Amino acid sequence: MAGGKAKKEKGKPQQQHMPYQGGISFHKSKGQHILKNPLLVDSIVQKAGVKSTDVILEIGPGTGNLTKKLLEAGKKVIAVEIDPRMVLELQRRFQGTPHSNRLTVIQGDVLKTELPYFDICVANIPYQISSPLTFKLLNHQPAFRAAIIMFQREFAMRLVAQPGDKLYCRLTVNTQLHARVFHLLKVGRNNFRPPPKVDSSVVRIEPRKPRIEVKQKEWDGFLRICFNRKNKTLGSIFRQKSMEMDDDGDDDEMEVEDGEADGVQSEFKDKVLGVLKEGDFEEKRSSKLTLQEFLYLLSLFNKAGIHFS
Ligand SMILES: C[S@@+](CC[C@H](N)C(=O)[O-])C[C@H]1O[C@@H](n2cnc3c(N)ncnc32)[C@H](O)[C@@H]1O
Repeated sequence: MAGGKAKKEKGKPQQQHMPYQGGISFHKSKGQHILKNPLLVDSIVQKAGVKSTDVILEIGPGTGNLTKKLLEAGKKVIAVEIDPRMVLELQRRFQGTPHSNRLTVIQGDVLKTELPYFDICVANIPYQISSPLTFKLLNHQPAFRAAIIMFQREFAMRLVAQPGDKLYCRLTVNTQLHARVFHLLKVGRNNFRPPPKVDSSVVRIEPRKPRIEVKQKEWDGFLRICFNRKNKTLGSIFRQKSMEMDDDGDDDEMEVEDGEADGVQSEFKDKVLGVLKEGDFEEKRSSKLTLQEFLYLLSLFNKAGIHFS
């Protein structure tokens, strides 16, 4: 039975770092570190603020320790699990219980699965999919109320970082463009079986409503340049970028609008620096810029006919 104690298989030597639960060996390649502390599971569900009317999305339910509590708290759980052995274990665990008709298990890679409607997402995920999964959730429509997710501690701290923090980076700004993010809980590695090499944190991601609309490709190109050297001044970064354009006119990240070709390259640098001066950004550094400042600077560039792709 899933959720039971680890047991050795008779006659077979147990492989190192491969504990068993419900007869299942855990695969590190699939990020299989299951939650073994029931108090922690309770605390996550309680902090998630699940309502009895909620449709809950769980990613990577594993053997179902979190799933069980989510079924008790919400109306319905839709769980996406890549490992067919875990899917079977889940079905076995909940079959014949009062919860069974409120659980839907989708077998597959969550990154390749079209997500159904859900009110709230609660998950202890495999850390290797943290970044693509976060962006998949942030782009999901209609927007859900919140996602409460266990991440590797450092990744979590990047998500919640503020301007001036050491971990403030492109991921921070890209995430906070679409959501407000809060740190909920620090989780030590010994709460998992097998314990991962890193500590973890649970964060709460609340999509912004309404969304802040940007041209995504342009926004990405712009932030890439800004965070190229996040501790240098924007003046120095963009002076360098404009020089690259002067050199070969073939910069694929920063462009002037049509009608401004030959002979304009030399003016381009002045134009870029003019924008930085106008907004008082020349001496500022990306590591300390707020989301609103990034949005404002991009709007000034666009107004001056400068685009990023
Ligand atoms: C960290 S374990 C969490 C297990 C369980 N939720 C718990 O807390 O005890 C991650 C789970 O995600 C599953 N998984 C790994 N990659 C996945 C993917 N791309 N899509 C869906 N599930 C995945 C693993 O098989 C594993 O069951």
